[in-house]
Amino acid sequence: MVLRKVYTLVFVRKENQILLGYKKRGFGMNKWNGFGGKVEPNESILDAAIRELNEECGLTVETTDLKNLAHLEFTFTGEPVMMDCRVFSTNIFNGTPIETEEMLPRWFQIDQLPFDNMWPDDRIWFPYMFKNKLFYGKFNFNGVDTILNYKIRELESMEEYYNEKGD
Ligand SMILES: Nc1[nH]c(=O)nc2c1ncn2[C@H]1C[C@H](O)[C@@H](COP(=O)(O)OP(=O)(O)OP(=O)(O)O)O1
Repeated sequence: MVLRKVYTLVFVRKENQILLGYKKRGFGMNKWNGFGGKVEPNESILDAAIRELNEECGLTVETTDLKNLAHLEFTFTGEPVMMDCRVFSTNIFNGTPIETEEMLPRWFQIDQLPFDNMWPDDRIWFPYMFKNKLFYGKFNFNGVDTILNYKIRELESMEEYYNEKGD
């Protein structure tokens, strides 16, 4: 039996830039990524997305401004847990990104991303995000640096996808 844990991942966009945070501790340490984390019991996924963004870089966003653009599943050899990751983006936000205990935020030009210091799957699915596609991706890892296999497919609608999935 695989245990599923739900995570959020939020990307803030500004013109041709994207905000990433350098993870200073914990899972994904020393990698640049969007902002997010575990959905707490009794918390909605959208509430978790805005809470994690605020905790990790100080920005405030409204749930209605978050666009759900992808559903990603990550599994790791020998680990009975599947990370079920809901990806969102927005270009409407309040505040200025600040460094926190967990993340060091920085704006990047979208054609100058630090892929060598990011999760290896990001190279594969970021292009879908930048083309404004909706998509599903599944990545099987060995450790945190090697993708054993993956699949990715475009979706017509996230709502339809979750309805069919029964979520
Ligand atoms: N392969 C991968 N590619 C990617 O782009 N993002 C990934 C990823 N695997 C995990 N993530 C994201 C999902 C989530 O936003 C974050 C992991 O969340 P964390 O472990 O930081 O959760 P929490 O902040 O709840 O943790 P703690 O409070 O430290 O327990 O990394």
